[in-house]
Amino acid sequence: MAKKFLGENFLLNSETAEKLYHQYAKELPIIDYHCHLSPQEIYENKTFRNLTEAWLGGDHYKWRVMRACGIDEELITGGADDYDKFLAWAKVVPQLLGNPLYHWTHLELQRFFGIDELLNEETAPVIWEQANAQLQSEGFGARDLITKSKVTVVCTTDDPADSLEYHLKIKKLEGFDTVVLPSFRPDKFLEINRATFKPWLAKLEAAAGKPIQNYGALLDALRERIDFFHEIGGRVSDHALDTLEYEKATLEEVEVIFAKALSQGSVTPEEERKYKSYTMVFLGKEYAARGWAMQLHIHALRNTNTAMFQRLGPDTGYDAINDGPLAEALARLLDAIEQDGGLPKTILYSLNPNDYWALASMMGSFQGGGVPGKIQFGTAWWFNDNKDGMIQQMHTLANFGVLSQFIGMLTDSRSFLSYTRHEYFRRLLCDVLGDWVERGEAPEDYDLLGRIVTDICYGNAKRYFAFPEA
Ligand SMILES: O=C(O)[C@@H](O)[C@H](O)[C@H](O)C(=O)CO
Repeated sequence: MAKKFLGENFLLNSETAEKLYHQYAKELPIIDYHCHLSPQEIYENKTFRNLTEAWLGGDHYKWRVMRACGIDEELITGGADDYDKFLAWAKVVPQLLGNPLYHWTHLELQRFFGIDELLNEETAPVIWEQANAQLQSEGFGARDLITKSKVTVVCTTDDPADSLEYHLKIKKLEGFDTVVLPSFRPDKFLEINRATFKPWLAKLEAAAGKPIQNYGALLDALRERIDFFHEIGGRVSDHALDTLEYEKATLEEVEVIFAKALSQGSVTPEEERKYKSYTMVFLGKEYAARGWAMQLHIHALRNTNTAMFQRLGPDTGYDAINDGPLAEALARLLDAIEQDGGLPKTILYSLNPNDYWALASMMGSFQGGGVPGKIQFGTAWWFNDNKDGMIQQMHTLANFGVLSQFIGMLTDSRSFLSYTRHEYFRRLLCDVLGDWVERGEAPEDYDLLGRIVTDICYGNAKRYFAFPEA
């Protein structure tokens, strides 16, 4: 007899796994320490006009598979009617068996809308009406969806020059208990050879209220913005290191490189490496001084399709996995920060699973400072955010490090309906532990196992980040 699809024991393949999930993981609150939700939409408690806006509005995961199923771009990111876009998605979903979107789509229908039917071309009209009626009703705004999902902390992703206007406004809201905090993402100030560098420097000047005409002034401005983020409760930074290179540099060299970038608009590859390396060491030291965690998202290969990048811009489903070198440059970067004042709490993610063993072994070289799990091997990210990828990441972490110190899952999403990814992760975690018990590879000790589950799903992240309470 086949197991019920998406039943209460979905992904749980032993009695131990079922017990761990239902008795320890299921009801825990969520700390979503990395996502791309809009603070403005949270503040405004945005309501979604329909499932198309809520589901397909910005989710490039869905856009990719729609393209792979031959759906015309007009029905994906184009100007087609909302219902036609939804119907196109409904036609695609039955084709997605094996893709996490098939599970996530039906989990979201179940958990947020109480809809158990499978989504397909035939059920689309009824599901469209039932879900939209709820989206238009009381209790389905952005903040309501966060509250319903028991999310206690949301960390958005923000530029140093951002005013954090909406984070400040959210803090004053009555009756909304979730803490919404900014994450400091200074990528645009590292990418010295990109067209965005100077325009964003101008934005930073405006935010800092002072001119930035030399490298020292840039560092002062970044330090002031880190303090601003900290005052508002920020405790996390985030860096996209699409390639990893490290080149030792002196302050004097980097000052000259920065001046050259301002006067000539570009620098040599070696100069870029020196600028980035020195600036990353500076930032790491500032993060460590404030007890922040530094996230390094490594080896994305972005905007691979030039024509579509020019048409739609970044984060539209045209990225891939990079297979560049990692270990030596990462070790030198982490070592340089450690030697220059101490490495902050650091979370290492790679988009390339081939990097997993190198990352997981690297972790062990920089643990310490009396901080449990100081260096983290980040949860399966982006293309790896699926059943096999999550299990592979947990197995690797267990084999190389200390799984019980893992700070667990995040959504990394732009959709307010994505919190079921935490449930998905929790079920897989409990199944991994349950499998070990069933095989006699772990003791059937529910005090021990239950503590590990609650720590990974919530307690470790709470302790690790020590976010300010609401
Ligand atoms: O943080 C990133 O750079 C990536 O996560 C990127 O934002 C990507 O679009 C994403 O959200 C993957 O889930």
